Amino acid sequence: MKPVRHPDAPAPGDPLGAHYEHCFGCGPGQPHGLHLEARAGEGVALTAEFTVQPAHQGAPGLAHGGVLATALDETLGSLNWLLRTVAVTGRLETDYVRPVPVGTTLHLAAEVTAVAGRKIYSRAVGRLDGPDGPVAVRADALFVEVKVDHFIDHGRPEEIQAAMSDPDQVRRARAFEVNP
Ligand SMILES: CCCCC/C=C\C/C=C\C/C=C\C/C=C\CCCC(=O)SCCNC(=O)CCNC(=O)[C@H](O)C(C)(C)COP(=O)(O)OP(=O)(O)OC[C@H]1O[C@@H](n2cnc3c(N)ncnc32)[C@H](O)[C@@H]1OP(=O)(O)O
Repeated sequence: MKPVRHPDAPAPGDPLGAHYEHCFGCGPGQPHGLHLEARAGEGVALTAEFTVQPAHQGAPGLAHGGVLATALDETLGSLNWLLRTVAVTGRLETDYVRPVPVGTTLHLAAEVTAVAGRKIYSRAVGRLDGPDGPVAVRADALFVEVKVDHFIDHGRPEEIQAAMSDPDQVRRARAFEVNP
């Protein structure tokens, strides 16, 4: 089925913000995290940027492949907010096309391609030197919709409690709202 943008999704161009303060992908409170910043696009699509820091190296001076997969995962995961669905990554298939040096800003673009029941299919691409630059990484993903119980059942109680009392209302809504 064609994905449907939620009527209350952020307007195109609006920043999505972080879904969780301590998220390794987007959390502002995560010192060595990616601090990835996503903005809503048209339809069920978005763009994001991530600047590779020295803490993200694998080979000398180059981004670690797992960190780049994280950037893709985070970007793709952010799409679910445009559907107002809470979902987790079930499958992430990554192509590494060009090495990504430290200091580079990766320009990511992602879209949901289809929704089938709880399954959300999406894809993303990351480019060097700007939104129209050469492709460095690509991914196809399957996210699976979950209930908030997923986090309550599997997460550590101290972090769950802290997330539930996060004073940032948008962040709390992103964590807990399911198809409001
Ligand atoms: C209360 C406090 C909460 C605080 C939360 C704070 C913030 C959270 C808010 C939003 C943020 C959510 C996520 C984080 C956001 C961004 C970070 C990036 C995203 C991630 O980094 S997130 C972490 C990594 N992720 C996992 O930690 C998942 C571990 N995993 C599981 O938890 C289960 O595995 C699950 C739930 C995936 C499925 O389990 P399940 O039992 O619910 O469902 P089931 O197995 O029946 O699958 C249903 C249908 O999906 C198909 N399917 C499933 N897996 C597939 C695969 N791999 N390949 C192909 N098809 C697959 C089946 O084939 C079936 O298809 P069909 O219906 O057609 O038969």
